[in-house]
Amino acid sequence: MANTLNSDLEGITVAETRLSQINGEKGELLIRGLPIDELASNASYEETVFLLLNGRLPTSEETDEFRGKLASHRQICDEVQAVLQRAAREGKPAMDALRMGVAAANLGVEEQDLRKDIHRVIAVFPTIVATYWRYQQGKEPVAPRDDLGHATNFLYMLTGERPSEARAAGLETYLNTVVEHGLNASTFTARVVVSTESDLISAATAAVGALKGPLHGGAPGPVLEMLQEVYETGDAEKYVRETLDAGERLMGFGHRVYRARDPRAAVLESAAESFHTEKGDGEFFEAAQEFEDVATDLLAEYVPDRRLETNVEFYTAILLDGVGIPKDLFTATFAISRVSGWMAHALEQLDDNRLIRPSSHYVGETKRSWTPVEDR
Ligand SMILES: CC(=O)SCCNC(=O)CCNC(=O)[C@H](O)C(C)(C)COP(=O)(O)OP(=O)(O)OC[C@H]1O[C@@H](n2cnc3c(N)ncnc32)[C@H](O)[C@@H]1OP(=O)(O)O
Ligand SMILES: O=C([O-])CC(=O)C(=O)O
Repeated sequence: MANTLNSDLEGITVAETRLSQINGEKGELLIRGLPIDELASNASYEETVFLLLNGRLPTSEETDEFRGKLASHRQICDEVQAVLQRAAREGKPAMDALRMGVAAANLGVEEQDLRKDIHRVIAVFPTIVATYWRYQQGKEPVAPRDDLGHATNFLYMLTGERPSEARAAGLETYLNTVVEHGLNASTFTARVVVSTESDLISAATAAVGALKGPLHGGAPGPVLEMLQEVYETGDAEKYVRETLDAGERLMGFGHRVYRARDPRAAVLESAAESFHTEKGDGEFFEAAQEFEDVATDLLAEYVPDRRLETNVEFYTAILLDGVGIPKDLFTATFAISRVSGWMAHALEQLDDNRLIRPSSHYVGETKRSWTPVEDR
């Protein structure tokens, strides 16, 4: 078989999936056949995850049962709390704390069935993030409540107060929007891990590490900083030109697959708009929309060979800021959603598993002989 070098795997198909379909040219995304805008604005997060895992929407009884199952796995043990407390004390970033917490999430758990940890893995993510955050703020953690939905409970654990319905709905829209996106870097990582017949906690831990980087899930914090800076100076063009002249990338723009505006941007833009209008800082939101126009025009001027449009992270920053998620938790909040996509892919991989093991092309020294240490 001819062997070509594809160091970034762009355009290489390595799996069949029934979970999501992306049309990069048209800018369309279907989750289990449902357009992302319909799903994101109508479903609860539990319904979305049920759909991902089972391929159909749940009945209301099934949603209640699924919500209960997730809620029953929310607790983390004292040892995990201690790790998170230490991570917060040492000023470790939220994604490092999440990685440590997830890695330890099977402490005290007896079952070892590869597929049984799925509810626990999904359920503990919000608890880990909120516990770390409380410690980081010098406060005691707030125990999860099993009578609240996934999104509401996360906001509750962050503040100790039940959030308004509007905030919970905004977060739910966000969680639904980013839950799954084909073979992105973190999902691919999870599939590689389970392809070795390792376990789901290991897959989730590795995927957290892959999501952390700014070329993937780490972009929305810098997007918010950029927008705040430009809001103060009022000069978007200057900011964008200076960034691009310095050879830097503009966060929240460009995508490996989309050659059109990311369809999730529209979903998050409209959810963010209602928040900012309600909060009375509609001006900030409008400035962000203007920034987007300036940025896409200038990206076309600077990088004419590649269509660089707004990606999901741009309005993520504005929506999460609106619903009151601290900037330092943006990427961890992404992980709280995406873990369900990772788990759905892990199960898909295990359904018809073969070890994922690509090749490398050796370009090093040719055969050498051992040199004794005194002759080197
Ligand atoms: C959930 C997510 O993961 S969405 C992505 C979140 N990340 C970001 O927003 C970070 C900014 N964006 C980027 O870095 C990129 O667009 C990526 C990583 C998302 C995708 O990049 P790739 O598919 O690898 O594109 P690639 O790196 O080949 O870029 C092609 C050209 O466009 C340029 N380019 C791509 N994105 C940007 C950007 N945001 N700003 C400026 N230039 C860009 C590159 O510099 C390159 O130009 P060159 O050939 O002159 O060097
Ligand atoms: O698909 C990708 O490469 C990145 C992305 O947008 C996502 O993971 O949501």
